Amino acid sequence: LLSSHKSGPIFGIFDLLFMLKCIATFCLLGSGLSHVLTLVLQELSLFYKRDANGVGVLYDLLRSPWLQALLKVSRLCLQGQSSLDNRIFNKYLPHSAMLRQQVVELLREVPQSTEMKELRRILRNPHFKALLSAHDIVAQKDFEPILPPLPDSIPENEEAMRIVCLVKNKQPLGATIKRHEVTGDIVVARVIHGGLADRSGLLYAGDKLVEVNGVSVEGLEPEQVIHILSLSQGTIMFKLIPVSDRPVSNQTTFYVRAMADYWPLQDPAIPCADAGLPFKKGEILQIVDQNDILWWQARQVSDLNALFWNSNQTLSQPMMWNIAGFRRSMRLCRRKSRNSQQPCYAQCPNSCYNAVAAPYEEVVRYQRHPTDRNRLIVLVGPSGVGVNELRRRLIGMNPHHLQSAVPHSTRSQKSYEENGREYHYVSKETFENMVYSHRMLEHGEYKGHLYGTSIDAVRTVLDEGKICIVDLEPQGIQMARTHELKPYIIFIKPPSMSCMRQSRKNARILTDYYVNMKFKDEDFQEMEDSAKKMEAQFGQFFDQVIVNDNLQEACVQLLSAVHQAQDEPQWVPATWICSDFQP
Ligand SMILES: Nc1ncnc2c1ncn2[C@@H]1O[C@H](COP(=O)(O)OP(=O)(O)OP(=O)(O)O)[C@@H](O)[C@H]1O
Repeated sequence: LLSSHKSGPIFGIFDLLFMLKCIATFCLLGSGLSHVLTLVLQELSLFYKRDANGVGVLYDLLRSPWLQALLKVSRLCLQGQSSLDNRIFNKYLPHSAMLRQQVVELLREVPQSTEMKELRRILRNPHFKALLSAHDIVAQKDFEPILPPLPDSIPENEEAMRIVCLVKNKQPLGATIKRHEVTGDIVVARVIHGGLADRSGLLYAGDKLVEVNGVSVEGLEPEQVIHILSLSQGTIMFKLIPVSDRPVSNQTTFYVRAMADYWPLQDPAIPCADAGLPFKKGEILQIVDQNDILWWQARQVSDLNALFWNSNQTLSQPMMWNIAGFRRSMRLCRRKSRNSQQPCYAQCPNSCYNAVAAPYEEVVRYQRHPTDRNRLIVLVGPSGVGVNELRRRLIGMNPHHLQSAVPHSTRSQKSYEENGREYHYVSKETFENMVYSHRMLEHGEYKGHLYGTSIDAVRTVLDEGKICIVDLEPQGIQMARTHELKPYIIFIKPPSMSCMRQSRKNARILTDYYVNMKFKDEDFQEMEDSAKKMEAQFGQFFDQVIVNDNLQEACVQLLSAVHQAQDEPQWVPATWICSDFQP
């Protein structure tokens, strides 16, 4: 390339790019890098003198210390591959702790630059020391403790009897035992996924225990065997007869969202409460083993301990929503256009009621593709908490991108109103048809007129590429939870009573009947009670909870939640994405 330009043509940007590409290729190939660099520099210096356009830039670039350093590193790596492996690694690999000590001592004697100090600090860090020491143990294969030799009297048929030695550290063994219902033998009941026994790969559910640490278990109760195990320190030796049909585990793990709280210690049916996994509704669990029909093994997604829980857990009837607990005047204000006289689940028992009763729901990690429609944002909260205020403020922040859905109404249009702006004005018959064909997210009657938010209205906003923000009664959540809308549900929670007294000092309750009415303690109390009920019954559906104390702060949190919903991965029901799983 350089030769072709010697006669004078000017370097252009494509030449520069090409040149860089060549260098990058050489870097990858790793052959004679410094040599190439020197040649290129020599050639360029000729052009530089002639002040050819673009050459100066390239010349400076190739002379830049960072590029030189990069090439050196590349060269070192290549050399290292061939020689370091054999010479340095073999000599020092298993003795890194000693090497560290030597380096620390050397550093003491040299002048203390900032880098030296930093290096000394790192090398003297206890965690770093521990890391190197652990490394050396592994490299020297210096594992402790040394297992005792196997007894001489091992039966010839190896499968008939197996001796298993496990080294018990501070963690539990990770297996449960039981008495076989028919034979009365002590057998391994379960091997907890990821536990010590499971990792050993030597114990299986169904293995019959013959001896533990040389003590015969014949005639012993499981509790007595457990006692022997609890007393053992270090190595435990099991003599056992392996189960003939080992369970073939070809399961793939999957994730569920818990739809109810579970406390193993309060479950009389759990076979081993200590191994039970407590969880709260809304938490994501990874199911790691379903071999047992009744008891699955799971772990919390942020937790490494795998334990089990009852897959067949039947919940008592979900608490029916006590609508009488609401303050009607406030509700009529917020919901005057769609106050629901009759809760949604009373009208669609199949979809809503059952979903609320299910003990878990399979979920997958989902991130909206930038070209997909935005996810619907649903705000839920007790009346008076500030759902409307927050929605208004949120939309006000970016009205071109955020929008509410226009509700439908059967009331007559007023002179100053415009069809499709305040409401979509429809006949009662049309409205009822929409309800029966499940096209309403929620609806209700007020002063003889029907009001409701339709799925079509939401779709219109989403189709325009905007984010649709609606506020719903919690009973409406189930209706919105569809593959199409993929709602992200935000619960607006009241702060403590004392905080509300402070933050709502100058706020006014907005109702149809009273204007300028101040909040009273009983209003705050109702709000708090309502919020608790909502969380208890619907908390599992909330993707995020925002406490509305300081309005400004709540608004900022809400905006960030809205963006998270659209741009960050979230757990969503697997059924929303199931079409993606199909080939
Ligand atoms: N964090 C807050 N600090 C002070 N005042 C607030 C706060 N949040 C809301 N408010 C005020 O409380 C009153 C009720 O709020 P808003 O109307 O939004 O409640 P809502 O949850 O929509 O309930 P409703 O449906 O009964 O109106 C309004 O006057 C609002 O300005």
